[in-house]
Amino acid sequence: MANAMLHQSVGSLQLLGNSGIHGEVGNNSVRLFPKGFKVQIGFSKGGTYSSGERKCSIRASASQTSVVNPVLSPSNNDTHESRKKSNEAALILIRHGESLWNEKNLFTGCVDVPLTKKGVEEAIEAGKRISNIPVDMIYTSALIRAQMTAMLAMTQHRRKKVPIIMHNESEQAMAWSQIYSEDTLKQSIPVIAAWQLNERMYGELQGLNKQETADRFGKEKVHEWRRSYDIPPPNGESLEMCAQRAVAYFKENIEPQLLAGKNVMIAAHGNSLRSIIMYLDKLTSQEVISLELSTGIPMLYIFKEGKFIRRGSPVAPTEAGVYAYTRRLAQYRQKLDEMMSN
Ligand SMILES: O=C(O)[C@@H](CO)OP(=O)(O)O
Repeated sequence: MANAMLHQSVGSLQLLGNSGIHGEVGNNSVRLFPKGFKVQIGFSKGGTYSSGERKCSIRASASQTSVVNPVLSPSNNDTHESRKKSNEAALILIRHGESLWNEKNLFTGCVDVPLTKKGVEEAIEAGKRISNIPVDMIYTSALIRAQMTAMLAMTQHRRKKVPIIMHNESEQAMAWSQIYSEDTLKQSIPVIAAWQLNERMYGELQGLNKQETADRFGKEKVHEWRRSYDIPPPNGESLEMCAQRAVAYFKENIEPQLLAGKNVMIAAHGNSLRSIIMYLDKLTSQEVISLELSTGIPMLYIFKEGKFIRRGSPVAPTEAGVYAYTRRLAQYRQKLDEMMSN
């Protein structure tokens, strides 16, 4: 098969290449934080706050300080320890639904454009496909099209937990978004918005029509800007540059959650996700050229024993389709069925 072109399609993910597809409580308040955050909550005059990517703390008076890791388990019966032992977690990747600039065929990059009506429908459809798959944490880019997609998709989830956007940008934002009920907390999913998952910055192409740009600079040149690994568009990011932030964020922040047994959904963009898939599937810079992602189609991976196993795109909530449930996913689904019938 050395030079033979193998064309495989797994849901929305298509790869054309010669090696195929590889395959937080104080003062009775509760904060929602992913594991990995060190959270000390409580209030005392002059309390200090420091925020980093993964560590946030509010120093409280000694009597009020407590440290909690309230992030949510996929099922109430399933303890954190047992999940750690089972060493398996689901990872769902979704490229946002169609945006108003996708519709107009404009280079978008980091311009913050909302979804079209079709994009809204795609996101809802994506949500149906993953409605039986556990989601404990959601990561999105800082851009509205990815956030809309994640939120709309979650309206379809059978578990009916509420996705809640974390506001850790300031002490006040954190304090004003506290949750004061542990029960409510258990029915919530933290949503973390990270600029590192944004679309690649398209430089001087942002806002230009893709067809007109190809007519002007030549199809090959524009294809090179759009799909090559290391050639950046004028004053923009190459996929390699985009990977340097997106994959680094994934490794630093998301992988530890998966390792701890948390099921994660990432709603992001064509190129930030291409760079992450390149890492997950160990694609070469040559292979990633042919990797195309459709809007609004979820892709499922299982993280097990330190490896990412691609299961394809769930075709429907009730059909195994191109992927098969793992035993753990089947059990989760069975629990949902039981909950619904009660
Ligand atoms: O315009 C963009 O930001 C992206 C995704 O729509 O374009 P491309 O298809 O070149 O990756």
